[in-house]
Amino acid sequence: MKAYGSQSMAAPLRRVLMRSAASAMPRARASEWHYGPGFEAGKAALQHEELAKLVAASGAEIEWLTDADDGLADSVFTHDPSLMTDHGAIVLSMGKVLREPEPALHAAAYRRMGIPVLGSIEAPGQVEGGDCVWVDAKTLAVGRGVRTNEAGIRQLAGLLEPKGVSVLGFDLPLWQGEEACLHLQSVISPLADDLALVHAPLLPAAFYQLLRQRGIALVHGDADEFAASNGLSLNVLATAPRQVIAVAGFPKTAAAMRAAGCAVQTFEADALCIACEGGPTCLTRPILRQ
Ligand SMILES: NC(=O)NCCC[C@H](N)C(=O)O
Repeated sequence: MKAYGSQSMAAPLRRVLMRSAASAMPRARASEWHYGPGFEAGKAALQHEELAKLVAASGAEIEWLTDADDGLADSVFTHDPSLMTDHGAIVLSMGKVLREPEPALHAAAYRRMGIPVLGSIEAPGQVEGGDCVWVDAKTLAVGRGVRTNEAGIRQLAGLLEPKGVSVLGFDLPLWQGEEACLHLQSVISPLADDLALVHAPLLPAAFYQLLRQRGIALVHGDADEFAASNGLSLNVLATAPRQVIAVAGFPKTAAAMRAAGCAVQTFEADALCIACEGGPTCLTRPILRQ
């Protein structure tokens, strides 16, 4: 079997990079990391264990980033410091200053696993994985916002266009301000190649039109649940087409996905996801989807 490669966000997840909250978050101070009052390190660690069980039960093999005591609390969100392609990994460059050491951890993990690195985004370029959405294997949509800038998008295009991938940048709104985390993936979660969960009011209009042109059916997440969850009702992980892991507590959004033919599993994540602004997609960096 191939050991790496992914240019889809819903093909069956075979191998994934994760980092436990038990190793990353034990001493994190909420005020330093922009976490909400619901953050509690011990509870976040247990909730992360529950997510890891669901991911493993889906059939994916989990690779652990590191268990070093490095105080990098946000490194649990392994989706963001690197991007996987069919041609190797791209090591990214973080927009959040406290996360700047994380891409080096990913580069080291790829070296250890023998996975080639196609290239790196260099300062002043910034790209976070949460801003990158594979619309199909030849189209990468990238949100331009507080975490990802134009210089980074140009560098990404320079790496991917020779491989036949169009890289399309879309402006994101500011929403809750520069300190908060709004990625393109905060407002869309692909559920299958032809289906995506969206919060349409915050989608870049041209991106919405692209999804419609490509014939991607849209499931609209419940707006009140989006507001109540700080957007986390929308960040769901497809472990295979229409097989989804979501944060518990948002029954209307889950029902909308089920009505569209999805099987939805949930886990409690108030201390891990809602407090720390990242959901199950953000907590996983797919290494192999096929
Ligand atoms: N892809 C994602 O949406 N990642 C969430 C990252 C949350 C983390 N606390 C951050 O601010 O970067």
